[in-house]
Amino acid sequence: MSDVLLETRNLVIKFGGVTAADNVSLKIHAGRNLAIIGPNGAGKTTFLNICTGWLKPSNGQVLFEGQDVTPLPPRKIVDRGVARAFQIPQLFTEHTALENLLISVSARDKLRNPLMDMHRIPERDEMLHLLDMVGCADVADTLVVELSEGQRKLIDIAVALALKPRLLLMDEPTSGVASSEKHSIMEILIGALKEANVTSVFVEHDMGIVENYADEVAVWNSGNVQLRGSPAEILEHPDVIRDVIGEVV
Ligand SMILES: Nc1ncnc2c1ncn2[C@@H]1O[C@H](COP(=O)(O)OP(=O)(O)OP(=O)(O)O)[C@@H](O)[C@H]1O
Repeated sequence: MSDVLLETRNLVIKFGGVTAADNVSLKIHAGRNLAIIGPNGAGKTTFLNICTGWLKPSNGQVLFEGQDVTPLPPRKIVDRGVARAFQIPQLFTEHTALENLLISVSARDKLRNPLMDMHRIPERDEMLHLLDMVGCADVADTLVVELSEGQRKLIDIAVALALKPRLLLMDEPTSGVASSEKHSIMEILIGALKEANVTSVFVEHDMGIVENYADEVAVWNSGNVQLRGSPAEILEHPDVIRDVIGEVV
């Protein structure tokens, strides 16, 4: 059986004179965490937006587990098993961490009024387990507004995992987090994904994170994949040092 989870074929999208996706064909393999790096404006976020249905390409296809999901709305793509986490966590800040997960699971299970009687929701134990997986069990009943940025990032990941995805696409999972905390957050995050058997793709500007947590790296440039390889190969490549690393140091 093929281990290709998601495949794009010849994706094209233009914004006025800018070609943000220029014939992008890429295979994402199950069980391997893929980092996407590249200079500002290279089209990394555009790629995530197309794969999750937020942008529709003018040409090309997105196949998830062999099925064409290109025309589907984002909600239906989530139902198929593709979740997304954003640079800024998309949480209900006036609700607790646990409530945020319950809201997510209620959307998954199409419950009508998740906040009316949360203690009866059978998935409550599952949600507490997810919070435990991301090291946030102790703040289950804390309002999100009172949490640190790092905790919010982890809860955002737990919210995505509550949707039971097989693939999670993340835009800069550690941005906005203090440098001293970045590695511990990635450590927890990658551990949780492994436990939940979820493959990840993450856009990242921090090469230390890429080196330590990616199994593979794809380098974006001018709307397309310029190079792909192991972190060691890619981070030592002269084009990457010139075009990407030179830009972020
Ligand atoms: N909705 C849009 N409307 C117009 N132009 C857009 C839109 N989205 C992206 N672009 C343009 O497409 C190009 C690629 O943008 P994108 O955000 O995908 O790049 P990126 O590689 O994620 O950049 P960064 O690292 O700065 O986040 C940029 O020139 C951007 O200005």
